[in-house]
Amino acid sequence: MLMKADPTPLAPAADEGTPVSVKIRERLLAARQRFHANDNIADYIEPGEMEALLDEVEQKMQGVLDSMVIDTASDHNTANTARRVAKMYVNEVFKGRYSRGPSITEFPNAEHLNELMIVGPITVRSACSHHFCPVIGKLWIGVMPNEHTNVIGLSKYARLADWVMGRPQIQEEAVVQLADLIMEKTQPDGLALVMEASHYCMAWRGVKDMDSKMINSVMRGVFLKDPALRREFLALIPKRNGY
Ligand SMILES: Nc1nc2c(ncn2[C@@H]2O[C@H](COP(=O)(O)OP(=O)(O)OP(=O)(O)O)[C@@H](O)[C@H]2O)c(=O)[nH]1
Repeated sequence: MLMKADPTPLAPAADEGTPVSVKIRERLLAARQRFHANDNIADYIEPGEMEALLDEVEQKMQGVLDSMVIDTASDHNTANTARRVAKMYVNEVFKGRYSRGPSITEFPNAEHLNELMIVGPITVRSACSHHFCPVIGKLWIGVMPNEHTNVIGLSKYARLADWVMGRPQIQEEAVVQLADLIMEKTQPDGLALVMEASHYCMAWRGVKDMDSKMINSVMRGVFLKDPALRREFLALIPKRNGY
């Protein structure tokens, strides 16, 4: 009786064993795309790779704990810390690096509105690129709509802010990135942003100053050209409170 031969085993894929972070990095380099801490790299991640990335970060984080001489094998509190920290970075606090931006519903500006609109305070949560310590603060956004362009739903400003702040940032660059994004999405006649935040790298560690905050602003379009409009926006922002 003729026996059917075993099928030839498939040759291992050329990139088998290559860490997923290396594959993503190679794509970014081939596309000459920047991948600084506050850049979004979602376009270079293929379906299914986020799970592998999470596993890789967990493994490396376990190495950090080992090097810190923490006995994660018998310490019940740190047994799963490597996994928890990996999930926190990749799926939560730095999700804005790995996920695509929020979808933005646009509504026709039927009444051709072109009056100042302010939204805030929006709570922003980020982490500094230098120490990965939390940056927690408030953000106010002033928009001078263009009577001919569409308007976006109010909640979308907070969603866009969450996406940009969900990356290791420095505050000056974070507000500029957010301003560029809102300008691109809504094309208003003017845009004003003010952000005030506590930097825990200054409070929890380092200089250990609990009270100082960083405040910065970005003005675009008519807010740059019209000092009266700029004053109106700043006067309408409610007095900032501690948080
Ligand atoms: N400009 C700016 N600086 C920031 C921001 N977040 C944190 N920093 C600062 O970045 C600096 C990093 O400084 P380094 O001197 O390299 O780090 P370090 O030796 O740990 O500094 P110390 O915090 O002074 O202990 C610190 O002065 C932080 O306060 C930010 O959003 N913008």
